[in-house]
Amino acid sequence: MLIQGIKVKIGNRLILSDIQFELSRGVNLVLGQNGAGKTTLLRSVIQVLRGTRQGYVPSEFSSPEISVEDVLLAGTRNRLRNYEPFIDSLGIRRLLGRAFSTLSTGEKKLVLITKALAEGELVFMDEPTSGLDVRNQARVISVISSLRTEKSFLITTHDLNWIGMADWVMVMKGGKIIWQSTANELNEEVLENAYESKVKRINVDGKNIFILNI
Ligand SMILES: Nc1ncnc2c1ncn2[C@@H]1O[C@H](COP(=O)(O)OP(=O)(O)OP(=O)(O)O)[C@@H](O)[C@H]1O
Repeated sequence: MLIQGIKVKIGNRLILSDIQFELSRGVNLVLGQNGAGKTTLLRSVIQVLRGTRQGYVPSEFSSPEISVEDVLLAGTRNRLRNYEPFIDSLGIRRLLGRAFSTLSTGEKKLVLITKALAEGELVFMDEPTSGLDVRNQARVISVISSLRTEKSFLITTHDLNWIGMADWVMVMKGGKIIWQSTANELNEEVLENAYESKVKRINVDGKNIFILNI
């Protein structure tokens, strides 16, 4: 699906411009410095594509005084069984009866990820694994990977580990997409330009892994 023509201006400042990219099946990763425009892009695409079956995990969220089960069902006509496949794979069954506001930050995030995965054909996730422990990061990445032929994911992250499992990557800087292609084609130069930091690529089991070269 071609996304184009998005422009966001706040006051006199152009926050997003020259946006054109293909939102493909699988994992579409959005990388870039703090303030590059990733969240604004995600929110703009959600608006442009309203009317489609969407799931959204924001990077920051409020904590309503309702149960976890009610958070899952909020805004839908779903039954709990619609969420079942993800409740176990993300390990949140033990949380279902709890008040959402009493969960830890990581637990809240897992609940919102469960909701988005079950509800969306297009799934937008803003830094989905930030604040998650290693096992839960692996759980989230593994579930998303298993859904890559069924759904389209648009995911922002600062975690370079995601590159190894992404299908497509776009890199933002100063409100523009400065590079986009398959994850396999991403190289150190692109990331060093994006982050203005030294980055090293290593190959592990045929996958490109990028690490900070400090
Ligand atoms: N309501 C607003 N008023 C003024 N500036 C804004 C507003 N919302 C966003 N911006 C600016 O737009 C730019 C892009 O913000 P955005 O949140 O999209 O960045 P980001 O790439 O998601 O950053 P981060 O990695 O820190 O989450 C930033 O410079 C931010 O300060």
